[in-house]
Amino acid sequence: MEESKASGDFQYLSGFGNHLSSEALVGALPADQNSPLICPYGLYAEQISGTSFTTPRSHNLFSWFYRIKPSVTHEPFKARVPSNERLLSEFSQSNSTTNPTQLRWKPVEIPDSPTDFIDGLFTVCGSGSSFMRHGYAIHMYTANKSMDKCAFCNADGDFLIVPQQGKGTKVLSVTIFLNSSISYLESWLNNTGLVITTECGRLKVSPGEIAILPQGFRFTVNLPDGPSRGYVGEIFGTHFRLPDLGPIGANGLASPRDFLVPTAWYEDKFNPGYTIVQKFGGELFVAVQDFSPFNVVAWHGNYVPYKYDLNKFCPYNTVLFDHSDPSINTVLTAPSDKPGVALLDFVIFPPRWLVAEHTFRPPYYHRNCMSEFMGLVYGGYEAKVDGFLPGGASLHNCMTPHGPDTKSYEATIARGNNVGPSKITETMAFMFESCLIPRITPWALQSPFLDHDYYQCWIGLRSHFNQKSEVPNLQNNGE
Ligand SMILES: O=C(O)Cc1cc(O)ccc1O
Ligand SMILES: [Fe+2]
Repeated sequence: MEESKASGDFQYLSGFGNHLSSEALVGALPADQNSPLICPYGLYAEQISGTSFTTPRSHNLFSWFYRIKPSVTHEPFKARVPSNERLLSEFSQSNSTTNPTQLRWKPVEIPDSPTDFIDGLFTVCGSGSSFMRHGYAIHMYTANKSMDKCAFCNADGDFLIVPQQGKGTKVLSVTIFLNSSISYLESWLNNTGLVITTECGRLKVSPGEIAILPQGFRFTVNLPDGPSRGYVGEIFGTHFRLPDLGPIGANGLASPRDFLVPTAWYEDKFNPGYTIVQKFGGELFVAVQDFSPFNVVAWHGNYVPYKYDLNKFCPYNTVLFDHSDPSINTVLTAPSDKPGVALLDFVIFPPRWLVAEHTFRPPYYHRNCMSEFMGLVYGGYEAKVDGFLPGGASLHNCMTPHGPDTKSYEATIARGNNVGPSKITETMAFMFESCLIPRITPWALQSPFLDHDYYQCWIGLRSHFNQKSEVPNLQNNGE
């Protein structure tokens, strides 16, 4: 048997939450029903449910696969040896610690020893439980090798992957068909992104883009252009949505049409010894089968992997004075049961104009009942002159004070009031923000990349209080 369809290019369907269909062979999708007695081309029909069968229609997620052999055709699951001891999906006193201190990590170095996405993944912090279907985990990964003869399947939750290292060049051609559907054809030059093969097809994901791999999808991560590092937000028991826009109106922030879903792609490969690596309760299990799981010739549904280019984001902000709360730049949100309270928001700080008058423009000093994990894909971050590096991370836990470092504060005050519009360019920072308080893993706290001097960046903030003058002269510190 041989590969029936292989292509260097990546073709996508577009639209967040759409019910989509795709076939790699014409006529492979049954026309009038989901479960015909005999499917076209002799394929097996298989459903994947991302929500309970009875979830209200507005949030019900499911897809139908038409595949060469069904997923069930494998030997029993066994514990994987070696396991990955640095993964958690349930956080308790026995496996992680609580810590209100401001934490910051330098970029983790990519190891020399061969490490694929599964072995290079490690949990930094999280809260709740995949078993109880409520909670989240923040992981990071470093990898220097493609996954080989194995596919990953996360039974615990959805992954939002933020690749960080390297930056590619994209050539995009868009075809608009007469029926007004749109096809995107992407080619890539010199980039160091990920190629993620999923049961729905293949995604090319470069730094500056994100990919969402919903719970239960089988996928491989390949590194065609070299080592990779990145961040992963994982949510248990719910799925990401676009945020409501409230008074902003119908448009703005992430546009639904910019979310790209792969098109059907399959390989008909006899592949003895192929393993499915299943993350289940934070532990890894393997099941052996003799074929590639990427054998879906056609599919339809709204439970799909997708990607999004963060540079397509249309940021909103103040146009006169004061600093908006970061929720204004929410790309995706995973809801909790309380309206307006996120289990996990994914927020970005993209390039944008700053125009506010008589305003301290960087983020304000604050304490938040929500917890904030931040990462930096490239460039610098407006609240930290140094120390917060691309590939690094920070955690400001529930009610832990934080804000601009001394150098950012003093530089902002020194610039004074006559700054005019200024543009923040060439940067992409992000935040995972949660209502649940994260516990931190021992390996993240004992990491050689933990910045023990982080607190020093605020220690130099001086008092400018001058009770004799309403408007102190900050340059002279009133002393
Ligand atoms: O802490 C941070 O840097 C993130 C953040 C940014 C901002 O502009 C306002 C509030 C906030 O928590
Ligand atoms: Fe903050």
